[in-house]
Amino acid sequence: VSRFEGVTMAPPDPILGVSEAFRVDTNDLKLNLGVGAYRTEELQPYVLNVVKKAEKLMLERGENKEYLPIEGLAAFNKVTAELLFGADNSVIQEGRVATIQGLSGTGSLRLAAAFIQRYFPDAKALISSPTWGNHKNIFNDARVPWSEYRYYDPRTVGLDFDGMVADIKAAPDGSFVLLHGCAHNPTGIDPTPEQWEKIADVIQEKNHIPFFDVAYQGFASGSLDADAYSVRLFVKRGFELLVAQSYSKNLGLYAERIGAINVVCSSSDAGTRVKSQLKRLARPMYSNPPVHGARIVANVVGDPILFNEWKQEMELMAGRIKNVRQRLYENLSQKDKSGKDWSFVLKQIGMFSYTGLHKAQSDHMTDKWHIYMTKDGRISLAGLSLSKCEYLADAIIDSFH
Ligand SMILES: Cc1ncc(COP(=O)(O)O)c(CN[C@](O)(C(=O)O)[C@@H](O)C(=O)O)c1O
Repeated sequence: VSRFEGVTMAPPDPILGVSEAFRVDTNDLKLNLGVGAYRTEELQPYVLNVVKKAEKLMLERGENKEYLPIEGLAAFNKVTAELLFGADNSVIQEGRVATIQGLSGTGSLRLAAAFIQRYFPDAKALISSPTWGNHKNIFNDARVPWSEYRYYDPRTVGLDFDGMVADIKAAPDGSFVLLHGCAHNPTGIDPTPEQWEKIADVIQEKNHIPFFDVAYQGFASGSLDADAYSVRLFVKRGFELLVAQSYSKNLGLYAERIGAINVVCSSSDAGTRVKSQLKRLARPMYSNPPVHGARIVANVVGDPILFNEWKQEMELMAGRIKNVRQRLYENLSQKDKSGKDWSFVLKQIGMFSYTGLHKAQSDHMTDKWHIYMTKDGRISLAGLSLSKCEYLADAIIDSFH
């Protein structure tokens, strides 16, 4: 008898499954506003110029393919922590950050979750409602129990700040609070600096541990430093914390799977021990990470000319998305006669717009207009061009009838 006969069919992934459905659609009006992947105005994937230049340098150098150490490429680990915290930050100077190169943001989150499960088996993770869909999968598979804190307020299409603070306060002491460093996915709504201070207060009061997910540094506002504000605020306040990083969006290295997990500890000695245990978890998981993406990041950040060009390209990408936001807002507010306030489209930041559309509406957008988006009403503006904004606005308005 077949041993695998009993294996049932898994449902498509709520986000990546949308791209699969888009691919098989033959209608040339189709628009993929699902996965958070940047496209140019011509709706083509974009390989940054600095990436091409770095790869040319690497090819000329003729580097080998030897295994990396379990913790990854040392040059990458150095620059990734400096980018995140600032090279002059005391946690860097005092050697209090344990950095491990991860398999992009997802792999870094998963390694951190495995560490939490092993060393804090009674702790819970607190995740925002809504949050990036894969956060729940990662904690479930790492066997870390989680609960949600209120985040999105459909009435104001803004942050339910009081609900967020109340839920973080109500959670058991010592919980791991998963926070989006910038460009909250899927809402695009970030706390203000004052609100971050109060969030830090309640986390400190409860002895919770901040766990930042930073998948869009430099990509949300165009500035690496501005997008690291929340992380650097918490570091300045003296927290021990975890930060997962990704270079999928800001350097366009999606398929290279390059990211990192950083653990800020109270002493460099603790950092050394934490790093050793993260390595021990990584070895049986994937043994050691891929070298190519790590070398690209190290080469781009390590060369002042390439680094500056990268910053310009990030501003360009963030700028294009801001232009698309503005155009979509204009089309919606001009065309929609219902008097609905669409200004939330302008207030949200990052690559997503959380439209508040219901599942039936997003299904309608797909069935009638061949527009692909996630069922929670999120649209990736990175997949939208200025010339397609009117079409999208027509489809959104039509979905209310
Ligand atoms: C908040 C957040 N954290 C981590 C990741 C992981 O990204 P990676 O593993 O490539 O570093 C994403 C990407 N999320 C998506 O952009 C998205 O929400 O569409 C998409 O890449 C995905 O994997 O779902 C994210 O939005």
